[in-house]
Amino acid sequence: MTRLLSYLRPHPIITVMAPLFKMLEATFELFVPLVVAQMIDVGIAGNNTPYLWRMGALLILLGIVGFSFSLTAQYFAAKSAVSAGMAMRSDLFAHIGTFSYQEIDTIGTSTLINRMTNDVNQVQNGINMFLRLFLRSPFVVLGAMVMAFSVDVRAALPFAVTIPALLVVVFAILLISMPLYKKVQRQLDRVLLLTRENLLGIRVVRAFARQREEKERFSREADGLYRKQIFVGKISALLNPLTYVIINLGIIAVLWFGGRQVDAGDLTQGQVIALINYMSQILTELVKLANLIILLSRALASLARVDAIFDVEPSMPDEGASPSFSSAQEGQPAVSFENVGFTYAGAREETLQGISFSVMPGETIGIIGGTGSGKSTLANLIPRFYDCTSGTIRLFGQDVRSLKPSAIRKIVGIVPQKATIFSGTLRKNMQWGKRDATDEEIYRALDIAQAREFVDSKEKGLDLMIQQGGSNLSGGQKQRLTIARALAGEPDILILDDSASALDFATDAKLRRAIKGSTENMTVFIISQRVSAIRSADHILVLDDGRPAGYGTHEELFSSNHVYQEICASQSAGKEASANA
Ligand SMILES: Nc1ncnc2c1ncn2[C@@H]1O[C@H](COP(=O)(O)OP(=O)(O)OP(=O)(O)O)[C@@H](O)[C@H]1O
Repeated sequence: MTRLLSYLRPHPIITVMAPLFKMLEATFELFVPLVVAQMIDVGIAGNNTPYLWRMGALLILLGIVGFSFSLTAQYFAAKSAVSAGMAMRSDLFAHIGTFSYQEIDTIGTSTLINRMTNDVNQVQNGINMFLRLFLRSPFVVLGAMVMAFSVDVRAALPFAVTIPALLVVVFAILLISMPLYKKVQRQLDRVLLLTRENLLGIRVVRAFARQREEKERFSREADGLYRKQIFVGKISALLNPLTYVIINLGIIAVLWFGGRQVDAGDLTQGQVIALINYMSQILTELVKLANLIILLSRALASLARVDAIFDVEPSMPDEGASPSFSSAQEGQPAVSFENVGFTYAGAREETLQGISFSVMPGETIGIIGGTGSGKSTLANLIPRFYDCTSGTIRLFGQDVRSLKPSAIRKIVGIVPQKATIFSGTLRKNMQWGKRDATDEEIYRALDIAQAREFVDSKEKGLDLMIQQGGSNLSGGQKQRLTIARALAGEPDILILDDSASALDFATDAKLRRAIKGSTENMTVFIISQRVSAIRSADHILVLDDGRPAGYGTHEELFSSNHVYQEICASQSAGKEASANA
């Protein structure tokens, strides 16, 4: 709540103006029944047409003024809500940007997207309706009661019974429906999660011809949402008939007692009509109030969920020193692992254990191992996407934990296994590596990454528009662009995490030769399952189920390391198989 107030504080005037104008509108509304009463008692009873015209004009004036106050209030409420929503969304986005992989793994991308979109929208709607109604509705209910009693205390006595009865019904329905609305919200979350997963994986769904199963899974969740919504809708729908029965009984009572007072000459017909109008106003406002409370309960639940994300402290704040290279000149390795171990949050076993090696600046190291042996995990420890849970990792002799993550990422270029490209021009994508990279620098990077030819074949060259997720590029083209993007930043350490898997053998070999030939002092990590990709590296680390199973050159390992020999054997057998096919 304190956080929400901090988002409303920068716009105090518009935030206060909204309820203020709504109160003014309500005040004008409260006078309408009195004007109508006068029209009946003076205008109609006295057959005074000019008076009726005057009062009619006054009614229209009250309507116009009330309407303009209402519009002004809605403008201010919307402006305040949208400004607060925008600020909250931007802050949340920036806060999520500070999370390490660990927090993102734990919370989940879908949940984060839901918080940023659906939940912030709910909070925004809640603020909007709250500013419009939180003063107005109670004010009209109380005001209408006071006005009714000021018309005639005895005739207004049915109000004293009707209003509490109405309140009991409205709040009983609220009490029953609010937890159900929370269930609806949770079910909606599930439907959104499923939708997102399916849309992102639509090609896989089709490739495995899983459309029918996925459709059924979605129908089940959507049906659950439908049933819950219908159930809570039925309960909420009781609100209108029940409140109308009570209010109509109230009106009958007013007519009954009022009629007798009219006969006795204690009350005028206009006053009875005014009382009935006040009764209707109270009903309308109580129903609005009930809807406001439902909306607010949803908005508060969303606010709590957004708050929970804000409360997550980044486990790796962007603090510390920037890597310094002075020590590198004294013969320090570019990267060294000293008995490194790593366990994912919530995992029972270590994914990496006892990893030690060191690479000098300008050297190339190949990391090979079977699926799930921990190669990507090892790669992710170098730029501090995660911190190792035991041992020490040093960059140019400095413990990575003492270095600022953002500064490390300036000297470490990583090409992840999954090639991710963003919508926008090709040039803009390349400038992710270096903000002010010139076309010449970009072309040099594209040359090394073996992507120049395909970029030149595109009519627009660097101005080629890349569609969302790089959908207008092939897998191999995306991979080469992601390599070029990392190279454009001229990193001191380049990590290629299985990033040539979609390239044919010849292009892969050309790429490695180009990297070796054009990046003299760059320390290169080549992570691959293919022996051909790493065999010419200065060092090769063999991983087996997260443990080091061998370290040396290709020749050393090939002659004495049985895990490496097995990998080589399985791959040459594969080649033979394909050659025989
Ligand atoms: N974010 C994560 N949270 C928990 N466990 C994970 C996470 N990422 C990977 N793992 C687990 O860590 C182990 C090593 O995974 P990793 O991706 O490092 O292997 P890899 O050698 O790169 O595999 P591949 O060659 O298939 O890409 C696997 O058992 C995997 O299930």
